[in-house]
Amino acid sequence: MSDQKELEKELAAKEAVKSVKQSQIVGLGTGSTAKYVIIELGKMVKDGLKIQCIPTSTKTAELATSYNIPLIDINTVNHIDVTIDGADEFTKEKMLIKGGGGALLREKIVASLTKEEIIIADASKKVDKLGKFTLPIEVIPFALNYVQHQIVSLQGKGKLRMNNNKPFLTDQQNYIIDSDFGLIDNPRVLAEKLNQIEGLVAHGLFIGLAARVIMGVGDSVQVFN
Ligand SMILES: O=C(CO)[C@H](O)[C@H](O)COP(=O)(O)O
Repeated sequence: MSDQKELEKELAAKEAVKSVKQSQIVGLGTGSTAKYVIIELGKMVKDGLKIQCIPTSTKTAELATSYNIPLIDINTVNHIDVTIDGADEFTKEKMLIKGGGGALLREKIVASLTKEEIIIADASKKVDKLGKFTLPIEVIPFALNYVQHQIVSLQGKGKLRMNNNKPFLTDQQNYIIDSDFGLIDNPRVLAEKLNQIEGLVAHGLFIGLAARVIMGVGDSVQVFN
């Protein structure tokens, strides 16, 4: 990973944490960009910020705990004030592909409960059309073959994500099918079609969920509202 990309991620994270206020419930994203948010919030908590956080993965929970960031159970809240998460691709309309790190299901649930979902990214994540990054689709193992056929019937090519010669398992013990639909002309329509498939528990198209995208670019940030 280039130093420039890391700097852009860090700048975006530093800008995003300015939205976190005293006593808020905060969703914590997953991935190498969201990591910078955890580092910043760790410093802010040390300096007296009182927040309660909801992690989107076990990995994020572990990282947050290592920075003494207080965590709470998502089932104890009815809303989340602000969530800061990364993305694999985004457009200027704030449509996203997420799930490269395999946390898409929890990330989508957290985003759905969130009043202000802030996405942070380095400049390489901005695209005119989604779909160069293969779309992660989380599926219950029982439905793997069925969902793979449904992806083909939608003109996609799905590949089961592997880890050490075994299927990659999500935090929910599901599989991921990384799916190539080419450049996606209408993400909303594809999302609706995928939502109809039984056994498919989440796909990485996040549409209408992000309130803002903060992109690090060079030594500054650009915000998409
Ligand atoms: O959706 C995600 C994890 O499920 C991540 O936000 C996405 O993969 C971006 O990760 P990174 O910041 O490491 O590039």
